Amino acid sequence: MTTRLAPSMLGYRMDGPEGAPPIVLGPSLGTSLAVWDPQVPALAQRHRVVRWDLPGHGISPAALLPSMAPGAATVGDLGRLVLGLADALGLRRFAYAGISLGGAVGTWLAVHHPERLSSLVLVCSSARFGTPETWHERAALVRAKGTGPLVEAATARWFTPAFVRAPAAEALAADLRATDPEGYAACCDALAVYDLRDELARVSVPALVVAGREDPATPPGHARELADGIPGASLVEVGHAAHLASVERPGPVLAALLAHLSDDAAGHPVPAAVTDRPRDDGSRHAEGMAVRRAVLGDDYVDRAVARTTEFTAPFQDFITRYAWGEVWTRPGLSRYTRSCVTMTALVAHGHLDELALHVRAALRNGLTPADVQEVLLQTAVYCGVPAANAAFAVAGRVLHEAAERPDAPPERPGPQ
Ligand SMILES: O=C(O)CC1=CCC(=O)O1
Repeated sequence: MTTRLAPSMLGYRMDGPEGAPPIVLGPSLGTSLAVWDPQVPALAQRHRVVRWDLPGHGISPAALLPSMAPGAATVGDLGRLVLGLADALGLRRFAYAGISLGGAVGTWLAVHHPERLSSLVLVCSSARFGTPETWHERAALVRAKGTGPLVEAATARWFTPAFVRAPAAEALAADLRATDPEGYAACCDALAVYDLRDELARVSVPALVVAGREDPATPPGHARELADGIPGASLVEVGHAAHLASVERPGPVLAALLAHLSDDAAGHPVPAAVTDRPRDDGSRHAEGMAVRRAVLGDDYVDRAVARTTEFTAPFQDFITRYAWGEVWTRPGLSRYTRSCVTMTALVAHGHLDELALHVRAALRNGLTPADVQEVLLQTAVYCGVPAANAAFAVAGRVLHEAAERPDAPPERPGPQ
């Protein structure tokens, strides 16, 4: 649930098991914490995930900043709001990942409060975003006319032309339209005076920098400047992606993020609370059902449950408790990776109905159609060309349907 702890605090949402290592996720200008939706299901398997909304964005009111006067806000103000939220949630030290302005907040935290961060991920961010004049002009425009006039140009910076009309892109455009102009303008003011280029060497936590290769707002050169300036930082460039690379290409960004977090966690074992919880059949079934719903969708699971007969009930219980409650819930692999493995196994055994179901599930788990294509190409090598040929036909149909009707349930409920 998205909520606020007090009138003076940022809106936030928390997912994942209590006691798991915390990660705080920061959004970009003009978006809400929903910008992280594609990555959260996988991250929340082994992290306590806290996402926050910028002032005036999502559910955070604009007036959280110390001053709303034009030109007054700074990225430091935003960083202090994040620390206030972390304190209130009892997070003393946390991993931090931020997109664009959210990344600038992370860089500021790493420079000024290194004791609070365990690692840092900067997605399509920069040590300095353009010139102060352009931000002051944008702030003045928004204060005068609201965010409506920005939407077309913003979405053209956020997404490549191939993605700009996708449902996820339209949803973020709606978030921008709904953003409070005063909050948006204050964030522009903060960006105008933000410049940490000379401070990057002070970042001491393990850092990963991710760039969208076609990002016109913070082109890959900005990412290289961050990665060159931060000692030991890694750099990942994602193709076919603009400024919101984590939305357009959720899979590669998630994979880079998980690899960085697991490197960081080496030597910091996941608490027993997350891996080896003693559980009875009832809690396995309940947790399994929650994951089954998240992966296969409520509509599909509702229909499967409604079709259960006395004859099929023991099998339904078995798969919910065992396949979903025992295995899909394990933190050792992300749901993204589990989807790759599952589709491969289904192709190998020619289970094409189940494959259709799991292609749609794969989209929910953060794979893009391009990722599904790669998995099926790989199966052509290891499962055989005829098996992959049949799989391409099924997956092509499902991906076409998903593009036309993103919320439609899979056609044919099978046993899962
Ligand atoms: O709106 C833009 O131009 C892109 C951007 C800069 C900072 C941010 O968060 O988004």
